[in-house]
Parts: sequence; C-alpha cells; structure tokens
Amino acid sequence: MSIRAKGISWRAGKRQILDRVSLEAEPGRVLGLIGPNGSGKTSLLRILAGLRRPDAGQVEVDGEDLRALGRRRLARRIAFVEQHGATNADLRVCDVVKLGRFPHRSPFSGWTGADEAAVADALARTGLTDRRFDRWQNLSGGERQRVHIARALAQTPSELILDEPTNHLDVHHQIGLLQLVAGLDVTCIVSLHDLNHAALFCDRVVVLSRGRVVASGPPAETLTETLLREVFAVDARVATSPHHGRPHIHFLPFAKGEIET
Ligand SMILES: Nc1ncnc2c1ncn2[C@@H]1O[C@H](COP(=O)(O)OP(=O)(O)OP(=O)(O)O)[C@@H](O)[C@H]1O
Repeated sequence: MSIRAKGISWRAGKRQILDRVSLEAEPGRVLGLIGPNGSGKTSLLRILAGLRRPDAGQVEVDGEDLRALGRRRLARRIAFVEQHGATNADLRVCDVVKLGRFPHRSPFSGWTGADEAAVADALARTGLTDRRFDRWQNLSGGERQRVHIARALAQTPSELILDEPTNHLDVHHQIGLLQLVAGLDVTCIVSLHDLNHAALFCDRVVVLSRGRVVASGPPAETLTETLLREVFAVDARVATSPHHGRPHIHFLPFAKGEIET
C-alpha cells in the first residue's frame, strides 16, 4: 500500500469535518476522491499531504507513519497540487517548475543534469516547453494550473495528490491532464467534480459525504444510480460506454420545482 489513511477525524471549531475516514491508495494507481461541495475532500487531501494534522487517526506512507517521515523526506516523495496554489508573481514559468526540485537539493549540490532533465520533462509533459520563459503574471488561470502541475511532476514524487486539478482547464487540457496522471508510474490521489472523468481515469474511487466515506471501489461498482441520487441528489442513468468500456453517466434534468441550490 502506498498511502493508507486509518480512521482520520478532524474538527474545525465545533464542526466535525472528517469523521473516521479510511482509505488506501495502491502503488501506481489513480484513486479518485469524489463528493459534493463541502464534503471534506480538500480537508482530507491536506491531511494526506502532511499539511494538516488530524485530531484522530493516522496516515501511513508505505507502512510508515507520515509524521515520522520528516519534512524533507515527505517533500521528496509527496507532491501536492492545491486548488488555489499561490506563486510568487515575479517568476518565469521555468523558475516556478524548478521550485519542484528544491526538496532534492542540498546546500552543497549545484543545479544538476538530473534537475535539468526533470524540469525539461515536466515542461514537455504539460505542454509548456514553448512557454517556459513566459512570466507567471501573464498566464491565464488554466495555464497557471498547468504550471503548478509541471512543478509537481518536476518533484518526481512517488505520490501525487491533486485537488480538483482540472478546474480552469479547457476540455482538451482536462482530458490530457488526467490521461497524463493515469499514465504516470506514480500513486495518485485526485479529487474531481466531474464524475465521468472519475469513471474514465480512476482505478478506484472513494466517495465522501458529510465527512464520511459512504462508498469505495472501482468506478463501475461504485458510481451507481442509487449512489448518485442519495449522495449527489441527481437523477442519472449509468451505462457502460461502447466507446471506452468504462461507465458513463447520463445526467437527467431536474423535474420542475426539484432543484435545490
Ligand atoms: N479551516 C477551516 N475552518 C473552518 N471550517 C473549515 C475549514 N476548512 C474547511 N472547513 C469546512 O469544512 C467543510 C469541508 O470543506 P472542504 O474544503 O474540505 O470540502 P470539499 O469537499 O473540498 O468542498 P468543495 O467541493 O466545495 O471544494 C466545509 O464546510 C468548510 O467550510
């Protein structure tokens, strides 16, 4: 097991945000984290990435307690792409991506060929090679998102945690990014709102509702019409796509007076 969370609970003030959440991410596979707005996905990902301590439970990386890993080892192995990642505006694209190499460097080592290769590879994989000298502040929201992902790839992590990485991306880049992630030999945990993307690219999904895991397993077994109705409050028909063999969800319009916002 690459990342395992056991009985994670976390409160914010008096509110129980996560309630005894357990999950396992298998090496080299993509685990999708799905759930309605406010169900606790970002809170959980921050705990899995070691950025927040749970009130109860523990996270293990290859069987070792995350807290015992130490900041440097953690930074070398786990890359986290946050939903609203901030970056110093006065940098070029390649400089931002180079930041991904920081955990691998020591005060005595200069910039190495391995660093250069990792950055070049990350830029190429995210389609940013031609944009590498552009200034960060001139990029669109989707381009910035891709740069953050390139920075995470340059980190050459063994675990990659992505919080709604397809936000801001056009459909070409959404599909491209998820295909890229699915093709990496890296353990990925990715939160997604697009359930069809989760069905298409994730090996397994974990469904959160009000801070609890209410279902988990392969998309075909998990994304049922009943679950979609009970957890996401939508009426849908799920069919196996004749085009890619994965489940495809056909969402149906709400009946009059049924919509709740
Ligand atoms: N630091 C905090 N203090 C207080 N409440 C918080 C804090 N962080 C998260 N919450 C609350 O916890 C709940 C879960 O938030 P979280 O961002 O984890 O959900 P999410 O599933 O990622 O939502 P979305 O799909 O809308 O991004 C929300 O109601 C949020 O307001």
